[in-house]
Amino acid sequence: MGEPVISLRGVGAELGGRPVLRGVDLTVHRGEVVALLGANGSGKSTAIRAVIGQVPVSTGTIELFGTERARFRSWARVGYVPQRTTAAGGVPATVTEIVSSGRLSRARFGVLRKADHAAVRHALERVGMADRAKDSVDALSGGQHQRVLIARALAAEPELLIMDEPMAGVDLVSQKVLADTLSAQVEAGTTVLVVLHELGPLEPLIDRAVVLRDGRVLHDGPPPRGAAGTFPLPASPDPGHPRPGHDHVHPHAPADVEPIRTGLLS
Ligand SMILES: Nc1ncnc2c1ncn2[C@@H]1O[C@H](COP(=O)(O)OP(=O)(O)OP(=O)(O)O)[C@@H](O)[C@H]1O
Repeated sequence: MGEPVISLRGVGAELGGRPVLRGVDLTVHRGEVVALLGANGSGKSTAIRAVIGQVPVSTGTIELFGTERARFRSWARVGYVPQRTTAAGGVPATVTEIVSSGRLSRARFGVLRKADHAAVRHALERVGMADRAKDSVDALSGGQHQRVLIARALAAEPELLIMDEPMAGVDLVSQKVLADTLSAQVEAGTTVLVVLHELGPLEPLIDRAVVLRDGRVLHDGPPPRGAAGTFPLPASPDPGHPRPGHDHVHPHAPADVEPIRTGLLS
């Protein structure tokens, strides 16, 4: 097994004065693909936002590539795909502009050069969006928008990809493109931590599943297999907290109902 790329030990976090993470231990080793599962509100997004420094930690430690997160500076090694949102205000931007913004962390003095433009083009090709390079992101479907967000993360050629529900609200064609893209990344050695509400088309890629419930790790081991996606766990005693891996309600808009606005530049 490779060295730890992400390491959380006893991590606690509070939001709005309420504990959301309650002592989370989670390690992702180099080359691993780990799915973070759990019911709505179990703390999945908060856990990965804590990893990338968007949520302060009240207890415990987080390390990235063996460095304490507060001292970690090599953000170009990390690609982050946030949970898609329709709420953020959009700034008109083209597909290329959005994907190029993901390359800035690699560009010397913030200036994109030939190799950077080539990396941006390559990332767009990988998600099948090269023909939309000049289009405004406001004109894209939900699934296409998600492909652009992933191209933006890939443009920096990260060693670690952290994704928050990349398949949510994404049409089947885009799901297939994303699964193939991710598969190629994993093949090339990229480490992946991905929040999912069901394994779906990514199932063959997942090495391990970590299931959260109420901000605690309920399961860390083999992913649930089979159509039902169930774990060998007792039924939830609390109907408000259904069993992990299913019974998960999602507020996301159905795929491709209307173009969504991007909040990437806001
Ligand atoms: N900014 C915030 N302020 C206060 N509470 C928050 C905030 N963000 C999240 N929470 C609360 O923290 C808990 C965990 O939220 P989180 O988004 O991490 O869950 P999740 O497992 O990712 O859920 P989902 O599957 O619905 O995306 C929820 O109860 C949520 O209401």
